Amino acid sequence: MKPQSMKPGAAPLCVLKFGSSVLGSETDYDAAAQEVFRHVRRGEKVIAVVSALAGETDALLAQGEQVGGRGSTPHAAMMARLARVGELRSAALMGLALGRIGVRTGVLDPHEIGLEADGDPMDANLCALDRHAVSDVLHSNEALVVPGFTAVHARFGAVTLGRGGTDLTAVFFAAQCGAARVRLIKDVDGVYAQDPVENPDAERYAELDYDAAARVSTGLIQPKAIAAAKAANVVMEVAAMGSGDATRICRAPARKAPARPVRRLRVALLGCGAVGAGVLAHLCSRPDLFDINPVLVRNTLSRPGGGAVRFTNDLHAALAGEPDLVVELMGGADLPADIMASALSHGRHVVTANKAAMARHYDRLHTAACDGGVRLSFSAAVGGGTPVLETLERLAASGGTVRIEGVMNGTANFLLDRLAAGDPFDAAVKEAQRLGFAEADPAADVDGHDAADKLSLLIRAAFGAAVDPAQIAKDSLADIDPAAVKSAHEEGLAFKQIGCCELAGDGRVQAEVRVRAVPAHHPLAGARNEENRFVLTGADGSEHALFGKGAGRWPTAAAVFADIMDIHRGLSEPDAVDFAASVPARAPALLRA
Ligand SMILES: NC(=O)c1ccc[n+]([C@@H]2O[C@H](COP(=O)([O-])OP(=O)(O)OC[C@H]3O[C@@H](n4cnc5c(N)ncnc54)[C@H](O)[C@@H]3O)[C@@H](O)[C@H]2O)c1
Ligand SMILES: N[C@@H](CCO)C(=O)O
Repeated sequence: MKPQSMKPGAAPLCVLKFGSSVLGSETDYDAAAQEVFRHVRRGEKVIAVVSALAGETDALLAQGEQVGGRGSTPHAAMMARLARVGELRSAALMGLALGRIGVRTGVLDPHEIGLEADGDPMDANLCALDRHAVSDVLHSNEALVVPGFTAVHARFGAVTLGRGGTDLTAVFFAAQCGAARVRLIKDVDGVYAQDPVENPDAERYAELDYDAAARVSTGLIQPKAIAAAKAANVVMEVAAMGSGDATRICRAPARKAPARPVRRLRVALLGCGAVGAGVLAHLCSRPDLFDINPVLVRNTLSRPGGGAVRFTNDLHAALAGEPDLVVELMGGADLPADIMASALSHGRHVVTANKAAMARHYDRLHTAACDGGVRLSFSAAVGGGTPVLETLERLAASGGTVRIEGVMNGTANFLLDRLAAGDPFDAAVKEAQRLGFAEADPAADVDGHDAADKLSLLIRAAFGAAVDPAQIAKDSLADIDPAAVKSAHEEGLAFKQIGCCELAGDGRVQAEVRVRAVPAHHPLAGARNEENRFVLTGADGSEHALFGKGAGRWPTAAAVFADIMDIHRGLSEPDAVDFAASVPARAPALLRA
């Protein structure tokens, strides 16, 4: 394989491989999607290469032998067709999981990207890839999902790459597409001198060279994949899901990693509604990392008892036991701000999705975070699952941003879409509430207050300026004639609630939230339902478009949980060798100077 460079836009490319050891059942695609999202919000494009669900390939092979017995080449070619089915299915499931959290994703089978192999149909070797097809998909998506282990073959049609062949697929894509990294996500946090299941005291490697890796990683990494990585000089990382650390396999002498006890964080979760329930599900999926305090709800009677999670309507009980981290998802402005300020000043890290509290109490919360020496993260407060604050932070390191325009309220966009389809306004509002998009008082969405809060936070992030959201001019959807929205749609126009802010030459900031009709070719016109879109203009005139789901349980919970995991990694793996240095490693956060 000859390494070649392919740049899908300016974004660094990362190849992640999800093996059967981390895809035990359908529920594991959530965590895998979360792992992809973690890289996407760092501004990376991701190629996710997936194995079949655990046990599926064995079941398929057993099924094949039951029907066809054992045989030689024609039989092997038929068995290869059967064996790859698990990976094809897995790729589609991964695409669905990413779609649920709003990561724009293409899923392609080998014949759609010219992924070719030669040799034995059950143990073939990869030889070609249509890099332009890959590049096209990554141009209009954040992620591409491909099935590992299988490829097309000039003679046999479809073949497989031998056991563990998904590792080979991942290395091949990294080599062919010039990826910055290929990360094999396993059920262990790296390569150990011995299988840690057999020897719990075995030492983990921080780095080791390809030949040593081939010797010690039998059963963990496909030997053909290590050989291919060595030939193409691709650095492989072997890591656990959610971990920052990894064993790096490269041209370096073997080096052992220091022992790292797993750090468990005590989490206080305040609010368990549309977003909180999603975050709680994520927290419960990692009992190895989190202890959860009784969760604050208004009404404990409506909560099921007897499970591992306890609920309380007493704030003191929810905050008891000196939690490391407070996750505020109650909504409102002043009360949550008071709670967060107190938690921060007492040294508790805080994660919130609350733009109303953040926009109105930004300086107080910032000061409290500095006083407490802790982190305040609020990625989900703007854009839901769209990593717009992270992108602004990255752009700040390369000249900054001078203008932001966006559809930044999912409910308003959903309502305008429904009006365009001829639905009555009140019914559309009820539907947005049912879907978990709307604020507790949907007037915040309808009248532009929520978008103004978000603009205020964007202005802080982009221009470092304080603008009171109350001072931002806003149009209300309630003043728009529904018939005008429908007839505009019939004429090819789209009504949008658009938030815009701009840094003028004299340093003044202009900001407004307007509802207006835009032509179909306008970059924001295509936002559908609860989608958010942003166009960021850099100081050098460059434009950066961002897309994502701006509201709803799973996209928002993904952003909140990503902030939580960043804090966990920061505390438990402060010295981890994590990611390319060029990619900022933290979510928008206020840190002690
Ligand atoms: N829903 C979304 O799509 C979305 C997206 C981004 C950000 N947000 C923000 O996330 C936060 C939560 O939103 P949500 O949609 O989950 O709201 P929600 O109304 O569905 O959930 C809030 C929960 O907190 C509880 N709660 C509120 N005050 C409480 C109190 N004093 N004591 C006990 N429980 C209390 C409520 O009963 C409710 O169950 C809000 O700040 C919202 O603006 C929501
Ligand atoms: N109500 C908000 C939630 C996401 O911030 C919206 O619809 O955009």
